[in-house]
Amino acid sequence: MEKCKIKIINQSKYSLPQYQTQGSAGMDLYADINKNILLKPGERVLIPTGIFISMPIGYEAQIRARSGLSIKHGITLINGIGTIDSDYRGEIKIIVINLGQEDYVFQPGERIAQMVIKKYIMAEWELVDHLDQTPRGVGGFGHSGK
Ligand SMILES: O=c1ccn([C@H]2C[C@H](O)[C@@H](COP(=O)(O)OP(=O)(O)OP(=O)(O)O)O2)c(=O)[nH]1
Ligand SMILES: [Mg+2]
Repeated sequence: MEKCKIKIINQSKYSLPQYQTQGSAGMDLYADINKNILLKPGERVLIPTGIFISMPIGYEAQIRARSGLSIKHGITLINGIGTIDSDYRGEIKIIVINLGQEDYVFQPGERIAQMVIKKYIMAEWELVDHLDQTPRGVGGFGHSGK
């Protein structure tokens, strides 16, 4: 794909977002903070990453939690998966919540989340009165059993 552009304002203390292994889908994002941030259980905070990006039209970036932080400390993203639009030019920030039972301290430069670049399709609507029939019909929310 065409290269994505990136601008970094984090005093170059941290490197470009990195894929940690050849096969990693996500690249880790760093907390661009100059002092520790303490998050008590149940609290949420917006953490800056120091990066601004520009992707070709048709691509989005998804911000996802890191499983290690989630299982060990209950740290996750309150918005589920963060959506970074291709036309967004602001700083990427991470909305984290502490769902654990203990305080968690974010340190400067810590890897707080990961970012996956994805293609998306822009849908067009066709307004109709009736939708086609399917075997599932209106069944959902577990109607097929456990
Ligand atoms: O975890 C996130 C989610 C979003 N954003 C930025 C990039 C995204 O393009 C913009 C808007 O996000 P979203 O559409 O999810 O939020 P909104 O509440 O709908 O805001 P807006 O009205 O600006 O679209 O905020 C982040 O930096 N981190
Ligand atoms: Mg929006």
